[in-house]
Amino acid sequence: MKPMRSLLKSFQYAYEGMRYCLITQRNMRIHFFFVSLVTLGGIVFKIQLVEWIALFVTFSLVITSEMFNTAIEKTVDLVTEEWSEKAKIAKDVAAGAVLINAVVAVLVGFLVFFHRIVEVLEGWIF
Ligand SMILES: Nc1ncnc2c1ncn2[C@@H]1O[C@H](COP(=O)(O)OP(=O)(O)OP(=O)(O)O)[C@@H](O)[C@H]1O
Repeated sequence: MKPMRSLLKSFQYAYEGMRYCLITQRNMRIHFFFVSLVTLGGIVFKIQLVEWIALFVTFSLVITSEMFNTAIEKTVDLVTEEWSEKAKIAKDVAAGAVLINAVVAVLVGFLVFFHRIVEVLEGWIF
């Protein structure tokens, strides 16, 4: 295959992987909902460059860990669909990684937006 065509093919496979996760994984749709909401919040509150960077890094961590989680689930199911202690460990560890990133994302969102939301609320009340 020519290098350019092979590069385009690899983008197409990557797109198919992302599309698969978005269509089949409910958690991925929830992540994208919050990514959209937080992005809108960032625009409305005109957050600083460093805050955008923090948010984009956390978006990426949550979404990519969810994708790795899906890949691990599928790989485990390929090996066995029977109950197995090792299968359970592999899936639980992958799910744990997503949870850690999601909790950190909530903390980052809190640090970026909490004081701004409080300021708006104070403006309304007083
Ligand atoms: N073959 C197995 N052997 C033992 N436990 C398993 C097995 N498959 C799944 N489990 C257990 O069920 C949990 C959910 O696994 P499943 O493959 O159904 O993922 P899921 O419900 O699609 O998860 P997610 O919400 O992350 O997409 C795992 O974390 C694990 O504890």
